[in-house]
Amino acid sequence: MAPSFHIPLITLPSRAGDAIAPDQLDLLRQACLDHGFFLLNNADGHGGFQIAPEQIGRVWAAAADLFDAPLEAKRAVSVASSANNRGYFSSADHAEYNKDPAGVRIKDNKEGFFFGSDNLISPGNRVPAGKAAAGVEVEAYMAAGRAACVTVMRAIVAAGLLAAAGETCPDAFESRYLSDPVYMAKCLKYPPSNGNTDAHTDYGCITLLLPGDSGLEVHVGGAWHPVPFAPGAFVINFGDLLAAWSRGAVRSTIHRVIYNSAAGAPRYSVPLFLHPNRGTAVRTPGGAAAGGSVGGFGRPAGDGSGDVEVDTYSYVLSRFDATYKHRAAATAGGAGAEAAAAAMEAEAGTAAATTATA
Ligand SMILES: O=C(O)CCC(=O)C(=O)O
Ligand SMILES: [Fe+2]
Repeated sequence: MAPSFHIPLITLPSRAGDAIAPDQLDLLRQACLDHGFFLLNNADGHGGFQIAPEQIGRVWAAAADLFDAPLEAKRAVSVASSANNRGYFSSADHAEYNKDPAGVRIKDNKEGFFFGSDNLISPGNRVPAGKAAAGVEVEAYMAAGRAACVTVMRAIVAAGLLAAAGETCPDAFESRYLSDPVYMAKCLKYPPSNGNTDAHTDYGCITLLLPGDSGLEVHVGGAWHPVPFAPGAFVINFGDLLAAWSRGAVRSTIHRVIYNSAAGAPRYSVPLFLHPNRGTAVRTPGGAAAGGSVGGFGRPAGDGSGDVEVDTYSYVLSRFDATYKHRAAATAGGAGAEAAAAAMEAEAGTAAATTATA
C-alpha cells in the first residue's frame, strides 16, 4: 500500500521528565514510517513551549536585520571567503543539486546566512559589519532549537524507531549521542515571486524548521504535496543519516520550496540541522541499503556484518563539500572532507583531531 499522506500536528513535552502522551507517540511513529515529516506544536502540553515565543520573535527580527545589511557588507562575509563555511551565501555559492524524481529543475534563488555550533564552526560565526547583536540572537535561538531537537530525538527512541540500531533508552541515547551535538542553522530569504529551493533531502539527522510562510512541498507517493503552514508550529523532518541509522524506520524524504507571494513579500525561514556528537560514529547498513551519500562515506565495520561505521562529523563535512561550490573547489583533488576538516581546524587554531584515523 502506498504510504498515506498526512502531516500530523504533534505535541511533545519540552522537559525530559514529562511523559510523552501515547497517542502523540503513535502519530510520531506513523509519520516517521510514512515520510518523516510532521508539525511540532510549539506549545508543549504542560504550559511551556519548545522555544519561547519571545525568542522566536527575536530571531525573526535578527534575520531581517542581517538581510538588511548592504550587499557589499554581506559579500564581505561570504561563505566563499571562509575555509569553514561561515557567513553569507547566495544561489551563486551553491553547487547544483536536484533530486526531483521526474527531473524537474527549479532555480535555487534564495540567499542566506550560515551559522554553526562552536564544535563545528570555531572560532565564530560571521555577520555583516554592525550586525553583531543579530548574530548573538541567532546563536541564542540555535541553543533553544538544539534542545527542541533533542526532545524530538528522545521521542524517536521512545517510539522504538532506533530499536534496529540497538537504541531503546532515551536517556542513554541522549548521553551517548547528543550531549555535545554538532548543529547548524541558516537564516534564509526567498524572493517574493518564484522563490525556490530545489528538490533535495536533508543529509543529517533532524531538521527543525521555523517557516515564515507556506511554500514547502514534500514528494510522497509520486506527487508533490504542500506541507501545511501553521504559525505556532515548527516543521520537523529527518535526513539521510538518520534514515540509514534507523534502517529505514525514519524516512528522509525529498522536499523543495516554491514560493509566490500575492502580497509581494519575501519569505523568510530558519532551518536548524542537528547531528550527533562530534567524533561519534553511527552504524548503518552497508552499500545501497545505507542510501547513496551515507553508505558511500562509511568504513566497513570489519565484523562480516556488511555494516559500515559512519563518522558523523566527517560525513557532515563531506556533505558541505557537495553543497557549496567553494568547498568543492577547495577540496578538489581527492582529499575531500578530511582535508576540509584539517583546514577548518587550522583556521580554528586547534589540533586536527577526529577525522583522520585511517
Ligand atoms: O525554507 C524552507 O522552508 C526549507 C529549506 C530547506 O529545506 C533546507 O534548507 O534544507
Ligand atoms: Fe531541506
